[in-house]
Amino acid sequence: MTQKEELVAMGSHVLKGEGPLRNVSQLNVADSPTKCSVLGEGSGLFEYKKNFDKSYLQVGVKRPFMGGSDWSEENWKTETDISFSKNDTLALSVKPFINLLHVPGVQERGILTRFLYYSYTTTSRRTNHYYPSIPYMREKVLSGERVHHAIQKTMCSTENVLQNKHSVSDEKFIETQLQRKAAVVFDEMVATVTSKALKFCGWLFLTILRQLTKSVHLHEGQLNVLRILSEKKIPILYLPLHFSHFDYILLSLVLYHNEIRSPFVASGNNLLIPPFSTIMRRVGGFFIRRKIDNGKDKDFIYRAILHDYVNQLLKENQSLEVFIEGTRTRSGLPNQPKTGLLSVAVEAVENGYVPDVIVVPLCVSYEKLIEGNFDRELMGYRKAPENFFSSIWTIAKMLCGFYGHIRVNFGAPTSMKKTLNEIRSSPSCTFHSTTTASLPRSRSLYEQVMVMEDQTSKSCLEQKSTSTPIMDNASFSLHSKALPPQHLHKMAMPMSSPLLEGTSSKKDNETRELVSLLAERYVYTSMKSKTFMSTNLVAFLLLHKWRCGVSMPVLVNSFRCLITELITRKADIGFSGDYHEVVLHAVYLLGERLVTLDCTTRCKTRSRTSSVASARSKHSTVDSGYEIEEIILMPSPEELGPDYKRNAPEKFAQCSYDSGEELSVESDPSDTRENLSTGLYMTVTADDAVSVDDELMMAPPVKKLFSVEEFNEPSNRDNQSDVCLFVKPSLSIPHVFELSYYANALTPIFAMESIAALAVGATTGFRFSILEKQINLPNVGEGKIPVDVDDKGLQTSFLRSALFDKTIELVDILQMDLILCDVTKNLESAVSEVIDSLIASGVLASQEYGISAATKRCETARDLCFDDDEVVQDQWLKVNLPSISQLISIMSVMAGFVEGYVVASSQLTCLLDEAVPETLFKSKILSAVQDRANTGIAIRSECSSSEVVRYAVRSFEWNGIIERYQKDEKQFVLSSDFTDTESIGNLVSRISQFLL
Ligand SMILES: O=P(O)(O)OC[C@H](O)CO
Repeated sequence: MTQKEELVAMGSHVLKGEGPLRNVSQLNVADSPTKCSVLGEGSGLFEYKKNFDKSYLQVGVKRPFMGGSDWSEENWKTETDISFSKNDTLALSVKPFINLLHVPGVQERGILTRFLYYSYTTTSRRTNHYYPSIPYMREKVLSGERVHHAIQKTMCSTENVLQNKHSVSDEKFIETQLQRKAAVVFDEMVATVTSKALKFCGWLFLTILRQLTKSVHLHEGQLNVLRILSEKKIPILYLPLHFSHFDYILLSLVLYHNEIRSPFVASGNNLLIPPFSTIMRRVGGFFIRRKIDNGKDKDFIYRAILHDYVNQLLKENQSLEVFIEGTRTRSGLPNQPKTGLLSVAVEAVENGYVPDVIVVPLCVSYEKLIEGNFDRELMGYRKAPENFFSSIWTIAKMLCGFYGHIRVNFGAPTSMKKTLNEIRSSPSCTFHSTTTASLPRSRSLYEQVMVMEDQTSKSCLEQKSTSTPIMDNASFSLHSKALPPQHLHKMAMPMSSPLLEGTSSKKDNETRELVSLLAERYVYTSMKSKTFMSTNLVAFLLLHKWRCGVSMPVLVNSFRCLITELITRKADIGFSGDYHEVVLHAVYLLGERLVTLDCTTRCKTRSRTSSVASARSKHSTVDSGYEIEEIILMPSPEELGPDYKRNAPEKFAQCSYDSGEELSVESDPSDTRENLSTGLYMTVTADDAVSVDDELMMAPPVKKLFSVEEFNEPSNRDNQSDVCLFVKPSLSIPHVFELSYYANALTPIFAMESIAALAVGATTGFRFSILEKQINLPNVGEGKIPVDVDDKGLQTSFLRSALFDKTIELVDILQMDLILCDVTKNLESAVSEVIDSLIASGVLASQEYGISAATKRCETARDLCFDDDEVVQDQWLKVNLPSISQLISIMSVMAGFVEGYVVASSQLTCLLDEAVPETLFKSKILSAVQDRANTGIAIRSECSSSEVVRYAVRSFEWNGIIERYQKDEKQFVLSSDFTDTESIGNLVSRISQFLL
């Protein structure tokens, strides 16, 4: 079979709604050890790797060597004397990836071969690592000081309740009861690791994953380092981002099959479902309550046992796995970190119980989420609690799916001691620094610590709730002279992560905040070890660049450019191979619920019923063809949105595939296959090939797209049978939530740029989406800028300082959702860098007369307490109008959030007269945003998810617009500065200025 024939077969196979052919899947993985037909018979791993790198060399960028996280030597060198030779990592460059599921030999061997191979490999793994037994741990924990104190403390509070009306024998009785309770709590919590359970699960999950996925890719260099570390007498703390229940299964599986010590896994007690929990317990899963305390009463005993158990595991040099976010992400963005268990490790290091803890950030990346989706929860329904039957049902559903490829990527191990010191001594966020005064505009979280340093948690909360809100009527600008605490940033909630002890002395508060910073750092580094999968890229492009659909060749081109962009930013991708096939594969995995695939062609046949999902049929046995069904008139530019004109022809033909009917296509099936093949490569060419102005992706010129009418002109085509696939995202709720979930994997990468781009709109006061439509109107002519644009209000030039301020303003609104930069980095310098990068990419142009022509006495200078006379250099900037579509694409990344926040802020009026319970308040906002989505008013329907609402409410609270107080249930009230509709109206318009 020739390469072309294979592609034809592959394309038609995918279009029929079937899974990709084996060779398609093999092509689009990070590294496939199996033979790959497109690369030629017998292509091995080395050959594959060689070809894989080639594609990047073409564009002058290379994949990150150790897999998308900072693996520079100084990073993973610990304060202990553990170091690695270059051979442990670099020498493996020739063969970096291994597929955990790979069975050596011919890929097509049957189930029996796989069964035997997996059984053999599983049983032959070494499992002689030391794991402490449950009786040993019971003895250590229950007889420990901390538990004893906790029992005494609980007795005191019980005495208070009983008002001291009990005798010594009663006391003894209560103490015995509490000791029993402690034993019960311990038994419910603890785990051990047995080799039998490890072997059983090692075999079972290898077999299951082989059925569900094509591969589980690992980096051999990373594993080598972990293997060496696990041999040392030092505890390892794995901190994965949490996407799926398969995260902990995969980590234990990967470590087991690489003979690395298995970790003890902190699991929520919602998973305490026999018999699953029994097995989990024997492979290291220990169960912790999701809510430690019972109502207002602190459960001292539980806290003490959990603390001592974790502490003891660290002392025993065991590995721990903690999901620092506490729950799986529903939006695809990392959740705010929880610090409870991390604080135990910090305490162990700080108090010298252990010499150090090695922290390994990691991220398991899925092409398709095995759980399905979170649509119900994103629509606002409560999560149904897990039970035995629901688990069986979930497993059964899961077994029916196909989930593409998985990549388990480890970040560089770091010494916790070293990181703590780094955070403490960082110039921009120094815990005990005297230099903070010189950095007054830093909004790093650490500054927040400084503001709060002399306050107890309670007084801090009081201050926050009564302070001037960020968005008041008079001035929304953040040029406040003294930086109030609410202007400071960010992820960690003010007092939300108590140490397990729950104490609140000054030192404890200090430690609490230090742990918050550390947790944020770890989420940030875990985020960096995220590998971007094909579905992430396709969903991102469809949502942020081609919302109205795009032809396959243009999508592939954008895809290629996005890969280049990601790799330039040192991010890693989890696939390789021919991009057409990769994109097609991603479209297949996303499914017709999220993405529709149509076919544009010039073949004229009889009319048929529309079938948008042309890939729907699974019953076809022959290639029965594609045919023009109807001509669809182009909607008005307003209906189309900003992205349409560039991509889609004015009129296009929808083509249906229907195997159930006899076709009247005047061609035989082989012609159709030819059509499909050429369609994939879009052979139509024109001398005046237009450039797609997606400079974000640095796109090279693409071939011209034709309308159906143009296409039917013989002069416009080389080949009668040209055909083109047209890909379109589903933007209705809840489907768009799932698409957004996949797209959000890339959001952290582009978030800061997007915020700055939205701030450009606010600074110039111009809606660039409208301008783009204006540019694209037929009477204006494609690509021509209307001459009167400037007169009509586009203020093309603006000061850099103005853009800076607007960017900071939006950062303050949105920063609760995202980690925009590392905790040790000054947020202001991050904003400055991002403005520079917009200039460097050509989206913004620096005026010819450049820096200093626009010098002014900057308000910033006053904020910085500089002399009044001091003049700060400024810079004139302007929007580079030919790059307007690139600007809009960048804006689009965060535009949905802004829209959600605008609607949420308009709902604040319901708090004008009375306090509203938190759940009711959120559901009011949710129904407002979802009504807009359902009636088509919403510009970006993805803004109507419960997660965006949650983020918005948290931002309002953090920024002092609303206050929370606890009555019987949590309630919200407006802060004293928001007492009328006018002030709320001002707030709404303040956020609206950033709308795309
Ligand atoms: O995402 P959740 O809230 O279902 O929790 C998942 C955790 O793995 C449970 O421990």
